[in-house]
Amino acid sequence: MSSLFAIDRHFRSRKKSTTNLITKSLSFLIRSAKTMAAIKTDSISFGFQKNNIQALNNVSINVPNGKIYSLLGPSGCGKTTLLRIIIGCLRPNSGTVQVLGHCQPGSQLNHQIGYMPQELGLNPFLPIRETFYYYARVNHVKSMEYIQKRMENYLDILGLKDCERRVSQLSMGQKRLLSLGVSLIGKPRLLLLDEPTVGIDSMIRQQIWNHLRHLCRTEGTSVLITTHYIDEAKESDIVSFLRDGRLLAEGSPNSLMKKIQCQTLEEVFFRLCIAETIQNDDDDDQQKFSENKQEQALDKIQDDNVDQENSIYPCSKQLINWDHLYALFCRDYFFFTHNFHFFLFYLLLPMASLFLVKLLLNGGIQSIPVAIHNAEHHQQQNDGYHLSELFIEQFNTSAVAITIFKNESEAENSIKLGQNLMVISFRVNFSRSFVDRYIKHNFGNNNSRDSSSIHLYFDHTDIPSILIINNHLLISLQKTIEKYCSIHGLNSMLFSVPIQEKEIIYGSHDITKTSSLNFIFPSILIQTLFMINLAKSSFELMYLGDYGCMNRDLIQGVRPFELMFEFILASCGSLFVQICLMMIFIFNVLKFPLANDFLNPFWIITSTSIQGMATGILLAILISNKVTVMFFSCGLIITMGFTSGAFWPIETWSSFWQQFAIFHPWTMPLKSLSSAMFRGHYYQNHDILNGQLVSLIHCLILILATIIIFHYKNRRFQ
Ligand SMILES: Nc1ncnc2c1ncn2[C@@H]1O[C@H](COP(=O)(O)OP(=O)(O)OP(=O)(O)O)[C@@H](O)[C@H]1O
Repeated sequence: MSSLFAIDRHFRSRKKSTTNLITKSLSFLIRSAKTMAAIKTDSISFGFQKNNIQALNNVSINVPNGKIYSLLGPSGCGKTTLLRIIIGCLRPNSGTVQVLGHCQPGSQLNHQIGYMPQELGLNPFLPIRETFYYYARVNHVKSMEYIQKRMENYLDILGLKDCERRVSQLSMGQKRLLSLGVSLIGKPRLLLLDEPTVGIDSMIRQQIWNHLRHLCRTEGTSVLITTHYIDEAKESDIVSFLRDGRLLAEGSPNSLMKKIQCQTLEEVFFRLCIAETIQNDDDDDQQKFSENKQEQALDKIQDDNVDQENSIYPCSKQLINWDHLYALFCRDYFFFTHNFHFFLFYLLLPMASLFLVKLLLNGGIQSIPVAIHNAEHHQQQNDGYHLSELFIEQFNTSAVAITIFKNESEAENSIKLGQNLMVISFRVNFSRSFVDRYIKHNFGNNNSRDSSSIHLYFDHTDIPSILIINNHLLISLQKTIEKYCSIHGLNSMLFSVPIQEKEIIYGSHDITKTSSLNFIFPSILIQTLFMINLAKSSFELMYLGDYGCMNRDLIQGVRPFELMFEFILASCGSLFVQICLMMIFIFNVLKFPLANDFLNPFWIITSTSIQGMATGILLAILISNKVTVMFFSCGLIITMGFTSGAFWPIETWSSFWQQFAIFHPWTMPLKSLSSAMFRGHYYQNHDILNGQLVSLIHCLILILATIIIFHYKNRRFQ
């Protein structure tokens, strides 16, 4: 097959040779068809600002109704750019476009257009059948019978046999065929096909052309095809040649060959390239375009009548089109039913992480490493009881892992080696000195004061563990003295500290028990769900964007608002199922503490999960690079965790920073959730109410921001 790219390259390697005949004939060639125009562009210019490339330069084409129009040109000449302008994805810098009689291409019109983009734009996880159903519905085709018949017809023509196969399991050529098939399913008035036949074998290619001709004849469909293969363009009614963003010629294949006096279209293009170079060199373009302008002015008179006629096609103005919404929901449903394992993973992930947390924390605080040196261990004691041993007996619970050292300096060294967090040391004669000092009130000298005390060495770098051991140490000491008093018939009140623990209003008495770790459950719950929903929504949106599905939806007439509205609703649906299952699992199976009903925790968990979902959407909309989104999400979640009081209670912060905590999306909800779980508070308690309000406000702000930003970024599709 001849390639224009090859001709163009070949030509560029040659120097110009003057041919006046060709230069003159150009003026004849650029003319519009004298029939109704399906597409009419007038002197369109477009440049990409990013790389300063002028993709199109004064391009005027005229695609008549019910005809096949081939736009030919080598790679990078601007074919796709022109198509994207026609479909409304790009706005030209200058010039005008009329599509089916409308001056502004966009979603109000695009359901009458079948568009096959170069990058396919198909959801790889959907099977062939569901892909057809989805695009039929987007194009307002509702009759299942019709869809089924048309789909079978196309599958036949396109040679796609098994319609249960997923898009991702098709070869590149088959994917292109499917993409072509779905662009035809909605019975479009206008077909825009961007290189539909690349990678497709010649027999099927011929069938495709036959079918396109059949559509033009029987349904009056207008077709605009871009290609760089010349031989297939002979089958079209009109061809035009584009080179470096300039239109070289436009006309029927035969008329072009006749005018340029060539046998083939390849030769026409070759000669046109030569002529264009000469024109450029002679700075003669002005004349060519002025001749064009005269012809276009003539066409304009005819097309003004066409505009009126075509404007009878209604433009849906309602905010939400139910067909689109239904199609989008169906697509999500198809995706869900065919990829249930993804959904299962999403449902089970928070349960699995919370199960792991429960497993790790189940026994409460355990095995904090403590060194003990007891110098009176081998000493003879008159009454047989060493106070130090009584203490060790009380102190030795599962909360600590005790190592006995014979030497105090060795025990101290074990802290420096990172083996222990605390050393408890008893000197020789500890029990005797203690009794002398506290029972006989014989205060003695410095030595006896030293030996009657318990000596402690600390590693204060692990504050939570040290606080727990300290507390445990005091309680054990109290118990030791009580035991000693009961053995010796003494009144234990003699030694008690004048502090009375009246009542533990919330929580448990012993802070080494399981319940003491419950305070971290709310933060783990909120962080896990926020993170999972952020990841799900951002990756879902990014993959839709990556495969071009979102662009194709928008081009096909789905409005940005509809797309985002459905996405948020569908995500909320799956989030709701996830939270319900998770709550049943953690409160009924894992027995997480819950002081009253499900409702309060449910609202707080749901609103923070929605925050995660909306944040994910925002990141995916604002940042185009997947890796950047991933890094940004990780950074955001970690920073939010640090600054929310999830790791360390905000009561320990300076009062200056505490003032800002109210604005943090997690801080108040965290307090609210722990109040609901551990204190059994209801809405009348201000901590619950504040948390709910803060969370709700953040949710609303984020959702509104996602809808507005997405709408703004895609406003060209309105
Ligand atoms: N998003 C973009 N940003 C910057 N430049 C672009 C962009 N898209 C296309 N271009 C440039 O605009 C010019 C025209 O590109 P276009 O995709 O329209 O060519 P094409 O004729 O469709 O090529 P092909 O046949 O290979 O698809 C090229 O030089 C291309 O590099």
